[in-house]
Amino acid sequence: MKIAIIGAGNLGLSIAKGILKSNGATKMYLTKRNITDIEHFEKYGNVTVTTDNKEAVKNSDILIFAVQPLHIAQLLTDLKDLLTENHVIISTITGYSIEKMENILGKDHNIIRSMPNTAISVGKSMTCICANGKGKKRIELAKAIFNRMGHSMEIPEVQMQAATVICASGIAFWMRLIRATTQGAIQLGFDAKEAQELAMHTCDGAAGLLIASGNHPEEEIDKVTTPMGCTIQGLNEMEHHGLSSSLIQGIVASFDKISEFKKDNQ
Ligand SMILES: NC(=O)C1=CN([C@@H]2O[C@H](COP(=O)(O)OP(=O)(O)OC[C@H]3O[C@@H](n4cnc5c(N)ncnc54)[C@H](O)[C@@H]3O)[C@@H](O)[C@H]2O)C=CC1
Ligand SMILES: O=C(O)[C@@H]1CCC=N1
Repeated sequence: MKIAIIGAGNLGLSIAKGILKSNGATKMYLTKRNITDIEHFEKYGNVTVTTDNKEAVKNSDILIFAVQPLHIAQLLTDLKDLLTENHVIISTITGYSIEKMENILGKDHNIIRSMPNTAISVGKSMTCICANGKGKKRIELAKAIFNRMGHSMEIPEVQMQAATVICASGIAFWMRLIRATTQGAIQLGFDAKEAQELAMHTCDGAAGLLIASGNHPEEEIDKVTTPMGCTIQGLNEMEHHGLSSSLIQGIVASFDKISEFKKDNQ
């Protein structure tokens, strides 16, 4: 499998690391406007780093676009003549619809929208995907690519904006919760390194419990909250200060922000 990542920035490089870790490509191109800080990726024999998007497109079967939303229209216009019906075109661009891509490229291309997150670099991404009419035949291939680097779910395109908030921005939301827990642990006497270790492995354990059991979080909470105990005391105090409510409001604010820049980009 020959994969090009067009726009090897924060997400693009995370995908590149995930692909390398999972031996997911026989050949990989990484492109960026200024490549000085990613040239070291060429130490992996099968990676070519270049500023030349056209070279990358010509030599690859799977094209993963990971530029910022403002740059995608021009980029697709520039590459249009090189894109064939055999390419699998995977976009990670927030708020950029399949319809917009088809308006530039036409309907005869395999177009897949994906929403991975930066945990793809360690093989732990939750990735949502959907496809245009032609791309539906390639969606299993796309799923296979992303399943090597975590977990994927096919969703209707209309849910892509919500998936962006929950799964992609979600990494930042969970990081902040882990950091806050770490700060609490330091206040209770652990040094910073130990505090983070306790917070992240407890977080990993909580997610692992739900993934393995399929249980609802409250079922697991009930097993922890001893009557009149310290857990329910802490949880209720957090809720008095709006823990769930502030998370939900933040999620909705993030969703609304995408709607705003979709309008600006029309
Ligand atoms: N950062 C994240 O966690 C996630 C980002 N996304 C989406 O992925 C896209 C990329 O986001 P980031 O990686 O955060 O942005 P970024 O700014 O870190 O990376 C974009 C890269 O594209 C390069 N670029 C710009 N124009 C180019 C061109 N014509 N040819 C080749 N490279 C070009 C830039 O030099 C930059 O390195 C965005 O559309 C974003 O909405 C989606 C999910 C998660
Ligand atoms: O913050 C952003 O706009 C991008 C999309 C999701 C994660 N990063």
